[in-house]
Amino acid sequence: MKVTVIGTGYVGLVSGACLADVGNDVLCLDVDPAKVKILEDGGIPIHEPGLLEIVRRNVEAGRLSFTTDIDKAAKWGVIQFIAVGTPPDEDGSADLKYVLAAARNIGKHMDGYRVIVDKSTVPVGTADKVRAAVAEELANRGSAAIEFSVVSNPEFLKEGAAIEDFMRPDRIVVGAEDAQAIDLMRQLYAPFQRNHDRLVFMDVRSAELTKYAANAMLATRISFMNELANLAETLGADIELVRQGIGSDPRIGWHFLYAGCGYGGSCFPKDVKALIRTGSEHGHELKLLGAVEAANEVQKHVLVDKIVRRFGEDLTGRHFALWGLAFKPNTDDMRDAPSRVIIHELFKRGATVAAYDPVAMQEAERIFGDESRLSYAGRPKSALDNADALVIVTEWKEFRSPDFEAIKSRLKQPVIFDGRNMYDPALIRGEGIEYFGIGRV
Ligand SMILES: NC(=O)c1ccc[n+]([C@@H]2O[C@H](COP(=O)([O-])OP(=O)(O)OC[C@H]3O[C@@H](n4cnc5c(N)ncnc54)[C@H](O)[C@@H]3O)[C@@H](O)[C@H]2O)c1
Ligand SMILES: O=c1ccn([C@@H]2O[C@H](COP(=O)(O)OP(=O)(O)O[C@H]3O[C@H](CO)[C@@H](O)[C@H](O)[C@H]3O)[C@@H](O)[C@H]2O)c(=O)[nH]1
Repeated sequence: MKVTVIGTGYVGLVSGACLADVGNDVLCLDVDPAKVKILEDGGIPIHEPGLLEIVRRNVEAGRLSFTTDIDKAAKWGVIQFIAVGTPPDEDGSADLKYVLAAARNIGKHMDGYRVIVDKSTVPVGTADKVRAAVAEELANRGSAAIEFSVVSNPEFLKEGAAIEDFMRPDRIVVGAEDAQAIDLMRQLYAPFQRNHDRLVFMDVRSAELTKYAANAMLATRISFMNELANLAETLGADIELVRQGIGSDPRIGWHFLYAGCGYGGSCFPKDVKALIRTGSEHGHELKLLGAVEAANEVQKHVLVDKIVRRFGEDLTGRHFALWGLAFKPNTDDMRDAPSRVIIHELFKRGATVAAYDPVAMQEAERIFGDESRLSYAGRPKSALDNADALVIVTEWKEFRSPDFEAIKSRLKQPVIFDGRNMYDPALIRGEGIEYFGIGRV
């Protein structure tokens, strides 16, 4: 099948590459010529494990190509995926300007029947807006007779595991209301469900809401565990043991129960906000989600609160080693990353920071510019030199079993603030290191 994917970010590029990998002819469009240049030159503009190999393989096979040519893209695929960003607007709602611009471009240039698929995370009612925008563009050029369908197909992939998630999805949600679109979507996704049917068809509005429901539920679990962790600490209990004690109940399950220094990324924070906003626009105050968001704001400050309790409010002249800048392991993405809040809070109190991250340091340089209070270390160990303490923000695998001798000898005094509960407190204290985790005594 010929497929166009609009937007070559985390979702668009992964979707385009995986759809090409199962035999489709995919053209990816982006408005950012720099991104398209990187892709045309054989690279990828993001860090996502396994993606480069799939992109290269499919470019070589002639099934995947990239363009900035809107006309070519609209004329290419019978299926047109919209996978552009939907960042939060000032009031917390999802900003639809990129989605609607992409829709209008399709309407301006399409030359036959198209299934226009909203893959971006968009509020309920967006498909209607996309439909209206395309219809208006077609009418403007006297082509109102050209038919099209609008489908909602939200994406559930996680950064860092995006290829696995796309290739072996738990479910593929499709909101579609006409037979032709349903048939094409079923054909497109057939290669991804050879084991069993993973397609869940529903009406468009339910599909749009399903995406927000999933992210809001997962964010709720995390905030619940974070609040409980803070209580456990006061009570002298250990949240890690509590997690093990509840996760074995199949009604609760093991996933997304890790307490830490707050959830970040380009999805949970913005999607929780957007759902709250949708609720209030329709007269429904989503009280629970308001609390989820508030708890997360508190949690992003928990590590600095611990640092202040240990070293005092004035951190002038203090220097901290920080391991992990990305919002989670296996990505270079720092959108809404807890590390950004922590670094700013340390700066505010007069401290300096030496950071290490396996892949996100370039992104940090882009964000923090020539900030002199932030330096970067080539290795985890070299970040430690002359630091008052080590602060761990992202649970990269390479931090799991560190050289405790080096930590003791390179830090001014052996203190670790661990925002991801990576170590056994008893073991690490046995090494003679002062240790502060989340929700543990
Ligand atoms: N990142 C994730 O893990 C993830 C997972 C599921 C869903 N989502 C949702 O998917 C959407 C995309 O997220 P992302 O992280 O891939 O975003 P991103 O910012 O990485 O990529 C978006 C891309 O779209 C391009 N773009 C913007 N307007 C365009 C236009 N009119 N035509 C062509 N290209 C255009 C941008 O240049 C950019 O390259 C969002 O709605 C997000 O909430 C993201
Ligand atoms: O037990 C946990 C699990 C996660 N996190 C944090 O939660 C955030 C989000 O993590 P994760 O969900 O793994 O990453 P994303 O790539 O943001 O993926 C989420 O957001 C995507 C975009 O909507 C969805 O497609 C995915 O299904 C959904 O998991 C990160 O800061 C994690 O550190 C915790 O604090 N504790």
